[in-house]
Amino acid sequence: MARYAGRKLASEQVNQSTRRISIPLAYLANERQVAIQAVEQASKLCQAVFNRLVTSETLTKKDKSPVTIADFGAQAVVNAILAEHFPADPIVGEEDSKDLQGDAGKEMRNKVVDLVNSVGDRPMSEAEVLQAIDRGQYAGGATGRHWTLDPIDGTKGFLRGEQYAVCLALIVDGQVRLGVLGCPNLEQKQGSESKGVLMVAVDGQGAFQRALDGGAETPIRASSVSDTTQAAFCESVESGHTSHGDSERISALLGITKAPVRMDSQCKYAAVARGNADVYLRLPTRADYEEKIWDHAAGNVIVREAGGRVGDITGKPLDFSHGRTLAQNRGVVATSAGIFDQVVGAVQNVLGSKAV
Ligand SMILES: Nc1ncnc2c1ncn2[C@@H]1O[C@H](COP(=O)(O)O)[C@@H](OP(=O)(O)O)[C@H]1O
Ligand SMILES: [Mg+2]
Ligand SMILES: [Mg+2]
Ligand SMILES: [Mg+2]
Repeated sequence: MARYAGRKLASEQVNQSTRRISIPLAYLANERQVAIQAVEQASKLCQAVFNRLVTSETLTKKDKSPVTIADFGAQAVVNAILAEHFPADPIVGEEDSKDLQGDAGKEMRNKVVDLVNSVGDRPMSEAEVLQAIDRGQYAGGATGRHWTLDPIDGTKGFLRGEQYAVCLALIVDGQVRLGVLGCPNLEQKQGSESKGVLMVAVDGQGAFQRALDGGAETPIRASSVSDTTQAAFCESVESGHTSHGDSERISALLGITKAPVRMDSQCKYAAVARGNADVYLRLPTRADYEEKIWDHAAGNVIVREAGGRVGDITGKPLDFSHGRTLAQNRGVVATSAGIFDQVVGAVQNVLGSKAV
């Protein structure tokens, strides 16, 4: 039986004249492979930066330059790989090369170019690096296909040596169809010593994880909890990114007794997707903040394909068709499927008119 990533292919065609079986490529098979390769390389680059440049000195000086260099370098690496394989595809990336231009940007620019060339397979000139970064300027939208990239999500976590993720997704006609997360500091299994996880999902094909440095993919599932008093929830470490006070009131209403697990980045979607957490709450701290598509696209398809549900604080699905931000949504609620409506109900109850 023809199988792809553990699932039966929709059609296995038998050519009657030759009796040869030709197996059609699964939907987005090539994109899946290239996206994984790009995320692996960018994750390696980030780890190299952390090992070389994040020192107790940079940390005490609150010097953010290591993460800035890694942000630019990872975006250059991913965009160059996408450009090579899918030259017609536009990219919505978080970073742009503005701060690397001119005399003011020279020092940083040199560091980024050196870094990219120290990890990549193919040497890149300064101009190529800048050009690759700026392929990420696409405005996004509802038609056609485009990628969205967060070269390092959870920059604060990266600097603390905690969770961060390289996040890449493909959006087709406003729908997220493919997502890959590279999570260098995530435990391969909850409680295990080995770290570094890659998660991937394609629409309709399930969600999978494997070690970031290779090996076989295994399917992942969100939890089947139906009683919210048994649920565990996760949220951002940063109180500027989510309201910890509101989540405390919501979890009290749901009878949740376990303390929240706070972690940076889309590793929270990864935790829900493999059943380590049952709920991810991202509750607005400001009326005017629009969530960025690159902060949610990959996690969105991975949780959905793992059998979970994702919406905003009103339960409405996240709408990736409005450009670079989720302009039509506020906040995020991601849960295992059985408790989604109950959790959204509690969010509405606590946020009241703020949740409209
Ligand atoms: N006021 C705000 N509300 C929600 N998210 C915010 C925010 N200000 C910044 N962010 C986003 O929060 C992301 C990190 O999320 P988390 O807290 O879950 O780790 C940041 O991504 P980067 O780290 O890629 O810049 C940034 O885009
Ligand atoms: Mg981000
Ligand atoms: Mg980022
Ligand atoms: Mg940022």
